Amino acid sequence: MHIGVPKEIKVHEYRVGLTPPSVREYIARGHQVTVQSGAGEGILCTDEAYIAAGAKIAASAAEIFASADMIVKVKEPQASEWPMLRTGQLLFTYLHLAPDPDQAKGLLESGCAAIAYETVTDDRGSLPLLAPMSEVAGRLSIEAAAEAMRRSEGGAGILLGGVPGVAAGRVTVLGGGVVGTHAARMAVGLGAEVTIVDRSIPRLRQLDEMFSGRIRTRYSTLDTIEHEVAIADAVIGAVLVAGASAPKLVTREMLKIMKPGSVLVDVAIDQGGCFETSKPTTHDHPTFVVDGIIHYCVANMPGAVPQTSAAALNNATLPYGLALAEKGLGALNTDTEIGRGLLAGLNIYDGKVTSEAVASSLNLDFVGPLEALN
Ligand SMILES: NC(=O)C1=CN([C@@H]2O[C@H](COP(=O)(O)OP(=O)(O)OC[C@H]3O[C@@H](n4cnc5c(N)ncnc54)[C@H](O)[C@@H]3O)[C@@H](O)[C@H]2O)C=CC1
Ligand SMILES: CC(=O)C(=O)O
Ligand SMILES: [Mg+2]
Repeated sequence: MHIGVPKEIKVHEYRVGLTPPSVREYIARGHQVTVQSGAGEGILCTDEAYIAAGAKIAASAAEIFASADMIVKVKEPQASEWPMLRTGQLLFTYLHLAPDPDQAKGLLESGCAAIAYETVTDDRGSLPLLAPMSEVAGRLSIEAAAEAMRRSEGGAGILLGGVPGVAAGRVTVLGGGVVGTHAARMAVGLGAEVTIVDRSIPRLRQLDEMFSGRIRTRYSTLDTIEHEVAIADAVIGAVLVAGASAPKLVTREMLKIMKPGSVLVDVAIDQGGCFETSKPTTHDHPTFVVDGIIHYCVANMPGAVPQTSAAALNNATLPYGLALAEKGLGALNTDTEIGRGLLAGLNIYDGKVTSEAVASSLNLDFVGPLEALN
């Protein structure tokens, strides 16, 4: 198969769909890979490094979209990329369609087969292609909170770890999945007081054991959220209902009971955000203030640390990408774990929405992936 890797064009997105070691794996299996010139700049990889791995270099994104059977990216296509996608072409990338009707329309009109990293599942029901970026974003979320909490940044002027004799900062993490766990690890490491709120009791049990009493766990109710948000210096929004828009757990009304200058980091912003007052921001202007509360809502947080993120993402996507390169849409089947995962990942096929969660969030008709493919 011919695989195309365009340069990412989202603001401050420095990751790349395939790193040179991944290109080498595709080439070793007899595939052809074309990479846009400069696509690896963000991870400090030259065109020569891609050529050494066996890739061809194309001058423009247009050449790549026109010739490749499968486009491997990181972020959702930007508006200028939708018209370059074509019927039958495979698109393998993050999409986050539930809160993004324009993106859904662009992809539906293109006729392409779009597989969203964030809805690919494994047989345990986890999200193996979202997990590595959730690990990165969870860890970054505490760095972002700590920075925003500085007085010089408009924050309340609290050091997360405190010092002997002075109370540490309080961090409330809403959602104790991958993002939440990695945020908690960083916050605990800095010496903060940490509470994790989740609606899954089995998950709260696991977290309680994992952190050996170093964090508090709370079951997610309106009462809990109100209480924990009111006493927090930083709140990390890390909930997910796979594929669907994030539930709005913190309302604008609740901002009134929060401490002035406290910080909300909405990692779930890519699924629409879990704070009512969130709106997506970029690494250029990551924060804004509503009612005295600082909001950080960057939708591609891992893009800021591309060397770590692109390597971690490629480790996870490689076996799925190779299966697609080998078998095309035949890789989507019920016979293997990868096949089942890719079926769950198919969001759009030939002008149809094939993810139930996406269809219901966008109020569009749903066609099951197997039915659509047959
Ligand atoms: N902004 C960014 O750059 C990035 C954003 N993300 C996003 O972060 C979010 C979280 O991702 P993961 O941690 O991987 O998901 P996950 O599925 O591992 O964890 C989500 C957790 O939220 C919990 N949850 C769901 N509804 C809840 C509720 N009402 N109250 C309390 N807990 C609730 C679930 O029980 C689960 O434990 C996703 O939207 C993901 O797309 C991930 C990576 C980068
Ligand atoms: C998960 C995602 O959207 C990102 O890493 O940018
Ligand atoms: Mg995102």
